[in-house]
Amino acid sequence: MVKDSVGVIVGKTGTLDFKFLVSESTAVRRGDYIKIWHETDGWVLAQVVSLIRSSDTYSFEEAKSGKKPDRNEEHIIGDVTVIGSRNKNGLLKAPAIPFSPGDKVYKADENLICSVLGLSGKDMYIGLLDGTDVPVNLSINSLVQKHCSILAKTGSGKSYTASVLLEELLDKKIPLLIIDPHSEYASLKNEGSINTADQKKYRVSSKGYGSRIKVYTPANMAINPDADEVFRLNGMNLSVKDITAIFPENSTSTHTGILYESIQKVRSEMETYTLEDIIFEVANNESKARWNVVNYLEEIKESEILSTNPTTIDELIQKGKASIIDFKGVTPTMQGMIVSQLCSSMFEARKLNRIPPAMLVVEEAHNFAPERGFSKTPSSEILRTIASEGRKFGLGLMVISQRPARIDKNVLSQCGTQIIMKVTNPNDLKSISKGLEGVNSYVEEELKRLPPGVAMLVSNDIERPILIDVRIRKTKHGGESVDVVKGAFNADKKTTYTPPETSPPPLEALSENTEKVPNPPPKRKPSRSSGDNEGGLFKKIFGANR
Ligand SMILES: Nc1ncnc2c1ncn2[C@@H]1O[C@H](COP(=O)(O)OP(=O)(O)OP(=O)(O)O)[C@@H](O)[C@H]1O
Repeated sequence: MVKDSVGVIVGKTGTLDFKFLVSESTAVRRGDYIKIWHETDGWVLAQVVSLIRSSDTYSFEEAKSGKKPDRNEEHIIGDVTVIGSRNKNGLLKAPAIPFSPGDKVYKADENLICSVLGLSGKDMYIGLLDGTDVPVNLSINSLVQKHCSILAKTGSGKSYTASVLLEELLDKKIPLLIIDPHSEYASLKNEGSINTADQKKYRVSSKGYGSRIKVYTPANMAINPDADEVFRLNGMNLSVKDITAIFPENSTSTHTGILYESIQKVRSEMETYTLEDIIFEVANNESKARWNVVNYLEEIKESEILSTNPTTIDELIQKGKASIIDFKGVTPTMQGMIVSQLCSSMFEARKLNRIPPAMLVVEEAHNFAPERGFSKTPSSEILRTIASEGRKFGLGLMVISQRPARIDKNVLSQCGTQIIMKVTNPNDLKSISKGLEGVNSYVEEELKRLPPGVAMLVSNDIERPILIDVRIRKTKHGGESVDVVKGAFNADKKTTYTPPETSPPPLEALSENTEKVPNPPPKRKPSRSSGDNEGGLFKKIFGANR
């Protein structure tokens, strides 16, 4: 066998696959990229999909008698799938004539791998082609405009990989809005500690993004002391539509009618009014169902989410900055409502070019854009709209989920880049392979076995799914699992236990037949100075300025 070659083609060959006799046991591994010189196409890239080792001379009798096989009699056969070569127009093509038995097989070089697979992006370095030193870069334009998903079972490295992407987007000054249900992304502020071996392998140095990251809490600073600021929606001059958008499942036609009458009355008396003014007027309404409405409005008031000093979308979306909406202590109902309001405002503001092109990152996306039939949430529709229309307006979407089968297919199918880590649930595997071109049963098998830190990248820009060894983070990783034993031990050591403040319980649907008599109606407040009653939900909820 010729030096430097890793084997020789044997047996029947095709244009899309062949077998080769491996020169020595450690010459190639499953998944390695190889090249073969083809008589008409020049160097052709191929990949080893499986390896079989056997011995023709070692018999069952010899095995039973305990005799050791002669290693020199063994041979390893590699099964290869042909990827192809680029023609002079840059198009990928597979050979039209089969390879010849006896042709030599070589390890593929970086240039051939990059040009054939289409790894020519330069913007975002996300890791190494698995088993090689070849860096894998994605194009920011493609990622932001054509959206991206990160899917994996829990604990497989979703938030780690998402943070790698977010670091790259922050380096390129793309504004980020991160929906963070589990307080995992504040760690982007802090510099990580990378050991020398990893620094050398991945060619990255540690870094923290400090003041470029701002964490907002829709609860309050007592519940979430690590947040930088509270997040509030605009509570001034609300219309019926604004209020029913806050908790749509609680509004019946009778409730809407009472609200409509009351708001009309408040408006005729005051130029600027708050939720308290509406509550006062509803309490004076003659309908029996008024107490249900008062109760519902009181619950909105107690949640503290509405304010006369709201957080504006212009403040959240700024060049080079990431705003994290940390949902610690916020009920699922309230989370869905906030995501819905935020996404609508972001989309509207992008349409009007009021904010720069940006990326919306939604962790636990199956909760905010659930597949029909699983659950209902107010954010579903706007996320579907952003997925299908966001690219026209430079609004990118990154969806992250551990339950691909439970995400709205209309959202998932719009993601041009999919990063998938270990998935074992059969329904999730099925939904991934159904939704992606180029994902077959071989790929499904591969996904079940992916080691931590290795992801499959499927992208419009890359010819076929590839495995990447995700690079080390520049920042410190958050979201580590809680050490249960250590946690219990530490809890034992505490002499007193102060329960954390909890957020209000989810609103139960108000029945029109059940009379709930809440606190007495509030005292009427004096009229306030003149304000802007126009401008629709977007302007009202977020206001033009703080
Ligand atoms: N590319 C990587 N390099 C090094 N360590 C990694 C990598 N990816 C993940 N890990 C490690 O694996 C563990 C789980 O990762 P991560 O927290 O991202 O999982 P997850 O899928 O987001 O989990 P969950 O669903 O519970 O939030 C972490 O401790 C992290 O340090």
